[in-house]
Amino acid sequence: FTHLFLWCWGLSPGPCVSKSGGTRQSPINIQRRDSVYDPHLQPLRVSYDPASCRCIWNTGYFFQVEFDDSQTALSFTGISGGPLENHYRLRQFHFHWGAVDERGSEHTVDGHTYPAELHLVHWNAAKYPAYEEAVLGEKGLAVLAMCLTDTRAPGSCSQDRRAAMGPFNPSCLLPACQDYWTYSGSLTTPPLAESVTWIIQKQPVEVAASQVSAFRELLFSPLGEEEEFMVDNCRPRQPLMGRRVRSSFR
Ligand SMILES: CCCCNCc1ccc(S(N)(=O)=O)cc1
Ligand SMILES: [Zn+2]
Repeated sequence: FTHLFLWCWGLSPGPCVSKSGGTRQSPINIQRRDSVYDPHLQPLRVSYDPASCRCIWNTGYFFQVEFDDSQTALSFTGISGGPLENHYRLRQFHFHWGAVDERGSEHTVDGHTYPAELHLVHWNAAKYPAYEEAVLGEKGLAVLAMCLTDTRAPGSCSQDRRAAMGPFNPSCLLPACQDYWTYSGSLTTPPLAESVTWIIQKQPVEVAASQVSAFRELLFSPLGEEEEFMVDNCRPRQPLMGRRVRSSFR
């Protein structure tokens, strides 16, 4: 996890700082004045089935809540519309956060950082047979991202600890406002695959300070090893490389 720890500071010698030859890496800074309104962008259609929520686990990079994304999942659990040509199925969501409120989000807006950022990860089930293929394939993933802000208002969990989750509808995490930016990018952790259509909500989500503080009690380290608190699991911003960021709003 030392490598991981260095990764967070973009210092690791590995591929984590910039995927060699990467031309569409994430995250990026969204400069509002440079984003282009695209009237052809559809509204996002988001629908999640709380019964498909399965478990929460500490992956060593962050903790993630996983959903049943198998064919048998009767309901439409995922997103379509927006910039997407297909329906993408929800696989998991997770967060990135800082050691202090001044940093933590991966994307920034006009250079402004937030204490944390939520990523809802969906995969293109119309084009790929399974998530693992979609992660590495063209138009494989769609990540719906939103920044957590105004952290006004909750046991240590070490790497790989897992717990069952009851029904949970991630829609409750979504802001009321539908406006978003979208651009073509990558995963922000290894394998840094350039397979992601990013959809970033314009309106940040307000959470209690106690919630982001609770994140900071999680651990990067496996049970029984020296405790390293899981903080600053946010990748440095990457060069835009000429990419255009489109907005769904004027
Ligand atoms: C095949 C195993 C892939 C596991 N991990 C994928 C992954 C990594 C980062 C993000 S993020 N932070 O760009 O949303 C999403 C999904
Ligand atoms: Zn993420």
